[in-house]
Amino acid sequence: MKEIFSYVRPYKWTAIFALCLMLLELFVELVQPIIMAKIIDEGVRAQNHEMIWQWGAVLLILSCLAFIAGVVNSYFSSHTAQSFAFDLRNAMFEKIQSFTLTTYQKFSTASLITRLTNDVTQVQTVLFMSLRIMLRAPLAVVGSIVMAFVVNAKLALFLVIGAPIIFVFLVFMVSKGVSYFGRVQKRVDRLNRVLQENLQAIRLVKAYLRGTYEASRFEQVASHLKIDTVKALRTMEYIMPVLLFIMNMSLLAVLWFGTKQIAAGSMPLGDIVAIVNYAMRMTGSFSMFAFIIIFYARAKASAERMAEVLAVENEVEVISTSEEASSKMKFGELAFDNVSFTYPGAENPVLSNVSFQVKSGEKLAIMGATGAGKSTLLQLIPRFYDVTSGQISVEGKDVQQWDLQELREIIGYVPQQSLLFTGSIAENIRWGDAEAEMDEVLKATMQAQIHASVEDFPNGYDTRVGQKGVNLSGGQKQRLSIARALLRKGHLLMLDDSTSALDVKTEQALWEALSDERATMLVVTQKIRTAKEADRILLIDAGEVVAYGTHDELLQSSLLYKKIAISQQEVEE
Ligand SMILES: Nc1ncnc2c1ncn2[C@@H]1O[C@H](COP(=O)(O)OP(=O)(O)OP(=O)(O)O)[C@@H](O)[C@H]1O
Repeated sequence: MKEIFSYVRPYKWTAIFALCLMLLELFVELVQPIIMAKIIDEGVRAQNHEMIWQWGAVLLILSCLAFIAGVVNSYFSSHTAQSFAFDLRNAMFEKIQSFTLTTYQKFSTASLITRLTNDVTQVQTVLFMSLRIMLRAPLAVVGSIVMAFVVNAKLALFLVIGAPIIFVFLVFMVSKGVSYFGRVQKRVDRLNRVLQENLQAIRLVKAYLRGTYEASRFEQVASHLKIDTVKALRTMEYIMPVLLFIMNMSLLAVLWFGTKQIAAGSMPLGDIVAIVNYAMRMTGSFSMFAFIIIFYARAKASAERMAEVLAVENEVEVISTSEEASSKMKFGELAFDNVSFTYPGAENPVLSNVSFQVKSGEKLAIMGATGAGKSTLLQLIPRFYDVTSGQISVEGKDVQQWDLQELREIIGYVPQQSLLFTGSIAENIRWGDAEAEMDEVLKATMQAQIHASVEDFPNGYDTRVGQKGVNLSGGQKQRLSIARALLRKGHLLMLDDSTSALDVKTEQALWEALSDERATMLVVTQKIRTAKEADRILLIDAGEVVAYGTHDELLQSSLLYKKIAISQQEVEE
């Protein structure tokens, strides 16, 4: 909670100002009963009309002051709470951008979304309440007790007896609430996950007629959320009755003792009115406090979840040794030397002792059955993951010695799943190079064989891409992703099965257009037709290199390659 609240620091003056206004409100609230007692004893009972008018006017002015202070306090409290939430969200978002893929796997996407939305809101609400009413509640309790002593010490004693019991009880309830609400937030995570999965796969849900099943899955997680929330709130609901019971007992004692004293003529009526007034205020403040405690318990659980995100130390070290000039710097050259890799937490290696070299400007095709480790191999190059053993060198330098940003800048990567972002087509392509001129964009789209399709769209390059590119075909998305990577003008171009949705003619035209690319190319493919065009082919099976060479060499040396070639009717049996 402490480190999360450190985000309030930049707004400490507005927060302090809001607190001062709150104190002014509280002061007015506390002197009111004394003035009332005075009016009753010296004005009403003594039939002194002038006195009633005078003190009545004082009461009115004080009430107006308290009203204005309340309005201004609200303004500053909400400004502080909103700015705090804004900064906190940005800090978390920035942190998440620096996560390694391993860290992403530890948090689920849905959980990160909940932490950035719902969790921030919980803490923001409590901050607002703190500045507006939360601190006021305990101060009002203490203030009421002090003022009660000022008015009549004997009667005030009855009010004091209950206070410590209530305090201990409240502390106990908060600690209980934090653990309950921690569980509730986890349930919100799960609800978000189910919702997210469902919305992402809505076409599949419809095609497989899984709507009813999905609805029951959602109902299940929603009911878990309901049950746990109810449990948490029910526990908190014990607070009010216990509190009211203790306070009402005190009040009864005040009335019993007070009326006896008044009857005996040893106490003015105004005193008992004021003390009852303070007792009511204490009860009100305590119940307000109890109400806020529910929010506080929830916010504390949320704050802990946010602190987890902010505390992540990323595992990929960014070692920059730019002074150590790489002597054998060769444009786009790549070498794997005995590389093995096991996913964090997994038992078996996905890649074992992989070695190969690709010279500057060469094209390497990577083939292998699904799950063989092709995508993983590509992802090790920009250090999405670090090798378990062995070494990967880019342009003669170990990737772990590269400055991470510089390394990624020279790589154009087209992932297996084409992802586009909401925005125009041109904006999406400019992800490759934000500064690129329009003629460079056009060159990339022409090479990627997507220019003509874009021209056919109603707004050409300004056409908006829907969320995740829903208004584009699979092949169009793939080609836009390729154009994006080409615009990067990297030294290394990695295409992960990125032409699977293209027809034969378009694919051929694409490879032709790419044939004079200066960059070294790594092309993951299932098609012998594509692999044949490459300078060399790397065939992997269950994470191991089983063949490496040209198409003709592999036909001679690898039975597996030959079998694939025959199955694709690329060679005669
Ligand atoms: N993030 C991950 N965590 C743990 N294991 C993973 C992860 N990603 C992939 N794997 C495992 O690594 C193996 C290789 O996966 P990879 O995606 O590299 O294969 P691939 O050859 O590209 O397959 P495909 O052609 O189907 O895309 C698979 O067995 C897969 O289950």
